[in-house]
Amino acid sequence: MFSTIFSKTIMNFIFFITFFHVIFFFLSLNIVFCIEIEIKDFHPQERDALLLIRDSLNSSINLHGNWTGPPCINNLSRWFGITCSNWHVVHILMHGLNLSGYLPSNFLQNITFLRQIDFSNNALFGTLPNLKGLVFLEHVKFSLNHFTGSIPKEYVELHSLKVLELQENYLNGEIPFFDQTSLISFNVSYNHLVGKIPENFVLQRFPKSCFDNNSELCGKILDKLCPYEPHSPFSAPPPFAIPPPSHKKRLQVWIIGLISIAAAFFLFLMIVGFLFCKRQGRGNETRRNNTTRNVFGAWANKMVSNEGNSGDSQRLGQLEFSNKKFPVFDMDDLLRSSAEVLGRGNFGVTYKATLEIGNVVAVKRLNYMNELSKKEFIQQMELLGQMKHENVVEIISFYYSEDQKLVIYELVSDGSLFELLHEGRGIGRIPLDWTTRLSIIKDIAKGLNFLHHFLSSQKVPHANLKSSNVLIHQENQSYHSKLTNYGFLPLLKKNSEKLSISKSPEFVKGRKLTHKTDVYCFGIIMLEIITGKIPGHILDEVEETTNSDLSDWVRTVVNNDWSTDILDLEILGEREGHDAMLNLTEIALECTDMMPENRPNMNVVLKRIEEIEKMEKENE
Ligand SMILES: Nc1ncnc2c1ncn2[C@@H]1O[C@H](COP(=O)(O)OP(=O)(O)OP(=O)(O)O)[C@@H](O)[C@H]1O
Repeated sequence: MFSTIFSKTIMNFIFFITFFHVIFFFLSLNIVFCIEIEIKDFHPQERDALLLIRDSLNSSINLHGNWTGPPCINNLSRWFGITCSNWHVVHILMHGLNLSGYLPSNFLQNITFLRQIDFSNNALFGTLPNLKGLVFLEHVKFSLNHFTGSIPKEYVELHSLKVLELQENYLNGEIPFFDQTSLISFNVSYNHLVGKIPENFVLQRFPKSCFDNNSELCGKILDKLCPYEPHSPFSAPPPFAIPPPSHKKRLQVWIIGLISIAAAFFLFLMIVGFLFCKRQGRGNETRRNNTTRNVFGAWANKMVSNEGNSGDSQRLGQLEFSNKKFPVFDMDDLLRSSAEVLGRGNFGVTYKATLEIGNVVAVKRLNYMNELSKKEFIQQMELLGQMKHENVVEIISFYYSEDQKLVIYELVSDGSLFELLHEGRGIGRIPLDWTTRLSIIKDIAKGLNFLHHFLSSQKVPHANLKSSNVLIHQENQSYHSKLTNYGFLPLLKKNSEKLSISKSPEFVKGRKLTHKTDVYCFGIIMLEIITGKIPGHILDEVEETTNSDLSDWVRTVVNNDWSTDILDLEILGEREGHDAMLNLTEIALECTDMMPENRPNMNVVLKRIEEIEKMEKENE
């Protein structure tokens, strides 16, 4: 009996052991199999290529925090700007992220299945990256950066290429012979390209505007004859044949050679002497040429040389001053100043220029305004020059010529609201507290209310309100904000879609624009300040909604009673401010109503903000 029980127990024990072993075996197989799937399907070379970008660039979003782990999990990616298909990276979309630095030149070769690459509207330097062998590439966008060098010849071998956007860089050299019939969009305008535009069927399909504003491009498309091209020395016979010198004549040749060298040297001395006298006579022109070249780049050189050609020595002096208190300086002084690039926006590059007299100004070189007459430009600038308010950046002066338009602003020292809100997120950042955010919101409302009052006859007085157009000035540990880049709408015959009002519902639907369109943009900025999120970058986080707009996301969250979920983590901890934060959110949602007539006027908005601020102060 005992032995039967004993043997049964042993049997049971052996059975359980075997059972668990089998289960364990299958489990292990499964784990090994899963790991194998990961190892088999993961493409470390693609990850390495992306990490090269991450580690070489600075950005307004925290790429280091976000680009970790595998970039692709089958068709999904958790990495910002990356899209995957079947474990491969297929899109790298990094448009307008304030990326700065140099792109490594050969980093893309290992991303074999790449179809779209978009680095447009950043501050990237160096030469364009090598795209050799990327046979699936369809969209290539490197526009609005600081790229230099020529367009790589191998881009003509991208046989699937549909879109090539390289406009607004500093590219030079000739346009390669692009003949891909797949090309539907092509733009190389606003560079320093030279030579003849290849006259093939593909490139001739694109309008003149795609090639505009290049220093020395010529050809049929631009209606500009190319300079005479001399015959190649290899194809043309020499004008006369030179018989090989005989032994006897060698001495004569030597003598003639020596005389020629002496004559050339004499001629050289005369030219140097002449140039020296000319320089004495015309002041510091040489100095101006050199500094100009170093400071502002090719456009300034062109202005100087135009002046030289026209013989009109007043041309560079035509700066119109709207700020009578500011010391007067002329274009010549400006081009001689030491300058640096502050940034590049939708309308061109802004420079910081330190004049020799010691004053520092911001110079914005405007693009897209070439259709404008001198009268129209001056009229609008003179009007804008009268805008004097503590929350509006002052226009000191401006310059008009057919191909150059400059606005000279007061310099505001501490960067933009965009930088203050979004730069350096992550460990080590000093949080932007609620009191500061509230005072910034109030400053913007004050500035905008002022513009609405004094530019009341204009359709949309600011028209370009966004966080990069709110500049910050720090004084005694408090922040003051000023609005800039206002009043551009009447200056634009085309390209008004580059203004921030283009994101408003009425612009999108082609309806009438009014002061309420500015109110919409103001509402979006308020939400950006309260949530800490970049408008237009919401989609990745809320996959279930189809609308990427910040106000829609806030509306959804607030309607679901999770109101405090919208608050930026940096202010979430300030519980005593929650009421004010949510009251302001309510105002922001009214400002971003789809129907312009439902949005409040700016004077009402300002009053309500001031009341909220007053209540906050009383509660303290
Ligand atoms: N008056 C100024 N003083 C100091 N910094 C300025 C001034 N104006 C512009 N900047 C800096 O230069 C950067 C680029 O400005 P810019 O106006 O060219 O582009 P933006 O603000 O994106 O506007 P837009 O797209 O309307 O052209 C800004 O982010 C800001 O930091």
